[in-house]
This record gives sequence, C-alpha cells and structure tokens, in this order.
Amino acid sequence: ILYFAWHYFLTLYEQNKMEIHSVFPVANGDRQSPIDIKTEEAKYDPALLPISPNYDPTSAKVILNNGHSTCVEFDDTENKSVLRGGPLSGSYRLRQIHFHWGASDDIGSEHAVDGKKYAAELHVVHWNSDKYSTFVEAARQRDGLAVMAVFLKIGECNSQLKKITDRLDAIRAKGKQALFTNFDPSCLLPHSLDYWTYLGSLTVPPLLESVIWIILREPITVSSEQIAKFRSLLCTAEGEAACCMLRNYRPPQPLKGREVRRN
Ligand SMILES: NS(=O)(=O)c1ccc(NCc2ccco2)cc1
Ligand SMILES: [Zn+2]
Repeated sequence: ILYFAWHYFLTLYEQNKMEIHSVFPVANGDRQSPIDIKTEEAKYDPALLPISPNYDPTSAKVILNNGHSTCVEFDDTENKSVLRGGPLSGSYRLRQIHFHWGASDDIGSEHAVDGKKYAAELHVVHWNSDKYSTFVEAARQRDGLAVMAVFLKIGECNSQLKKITDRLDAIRAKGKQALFTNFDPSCLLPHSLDYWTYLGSLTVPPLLESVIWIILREPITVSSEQIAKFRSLLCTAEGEAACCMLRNYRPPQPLKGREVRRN
C-alpha cells in the first residue's frame, strides 16, 4: 500500500509541476529565482560598486494584502526614491517592498545560503526608470528590475519592522489596504550593505526573467512573534472562508550555469 501511495503522490507532484510549466513555461527557464547561494563558488568582483539606496519617506503610500504577501507600495511617478550602484547601470526606481515567510521559523526565506534558509525574506523592488517608462514594461526586459533581498533571522523584536507588523490587523483580508506614509525602507536594512548578485527572475507568477538580484549578506533580526503576525494574514477576501497565509516562499531553482558574484 505504501508503495502505491508513494507512486500516486509522485504522479500528482509531476502533474502539478507540468501544469505550472505549461501555464508559465518560463518557470522552467534558464534564469529562475530564488537560488541556493553556494558561498564558496561566489566570485569576488572588484568592479562591483557599493550599493546606494536613496529613499524619500514621503514616497510611501499604502500597505496592502494582495492575497500572497503584505506589500508597501511607493509613488513611482518620479525619481524620488532610487537605488544606484552595486551591479546596476543607472537608477532603479523604488516600486514596493514585500515579505516571504514559512509556516515555522526554521523555513521561510526564498534564497538559501549554503542550504540554510532564514525565517523570512524582505524584497525591495525597483525598476529601471532610465530605460523604461513603467514597472510593467520594465518587468518584460532582461535588465528591467532590481530586487534587493534582506534575510530575517529570529531574535530580538525589530522596532522598525514594528511599523509594518502593527498595521497588519487593518489589512487581514485579501484586497484590504491602508494609508502608510512617512516610511523609508532603509530602516529595515542591516548595518553592512555587502551583497551577492546574480541574474534571475520574479519568484511569483509571471516569473519573468527580468531581475538583477542583490542579496545582502548580513541578516536583520526580528522576533518570532513578529513573523507570527505575517502568518495571521488571510489569503482569502472578506466574506470567503478564512484561510491563513502560512507560507509564501518559492523553493530554490536550478542555477543552470549562472555565476553568483560578491563585492
Ligand atoms: N518576489 S519578487 O520580488 O520576485 C516579485 C516582485 C514583484 C512582482 N510583481 C508581480 C508582477 C506583476 C506584473 C509584473 O510583475 C512579483 C514578484
Ligand atoms: Zn518577493
């Protein structure tokens, strides 16, 4: 019975993978994210500049629950908040920040470091406003997006993250949003801005292969209670049978020969 049950499970798993790849063929592409970063194989590149985030707190507009994460959206109608330097050419305009987490504190990040997963991961999403006119247009280009990733590890409560976790009660259901301004996401960055960088994709459908990833090597510390608040968000709208957003991370994808560099 166990043999047949295992065989049945494998069949379902393969069918599900086929469905995703048939709906989003790029899911099987050559530059998918996230990845497991093998630190020994990362190549030091002296040409890599320090990254230079310059965010205006008045760019922050709303915090929302989009059904698969909590997201703070910024006004990206002008170059008020941008990321420059690092592996980037020119200015990348701040669009939104969001988080990924798991059902328990031992998993939750999307990227891994030598197989180690953190409790959660912050993504700071930018688009190439030097070359393209909108985020959606940039998201279709190989150099269109730049996402800075910050690992969250469990420890002391993070007073800066509290500005976000204290607002989650107001946006529990999918589709809910609330005003959220006077917020500079630099307050969530670690002391060191040292990073790894590689060419990848969005980790959520449409999985577009348009992201220059900048992964900060130093994690920030948050409390277990703060991460637990993310899990109390609902992936269902008001009036629907409530379903908690327990996990929203994509597992690591094949590297397919890509190089990971470090500064
Ligand atoms: N997790 S992430 O940082 O790779 C990420 C970032 C942004 C979107 N946005 C989804 C989207 C809509 C149109 C084009 O793109 C999806 C995933
Ligand atoms: Zn993300």
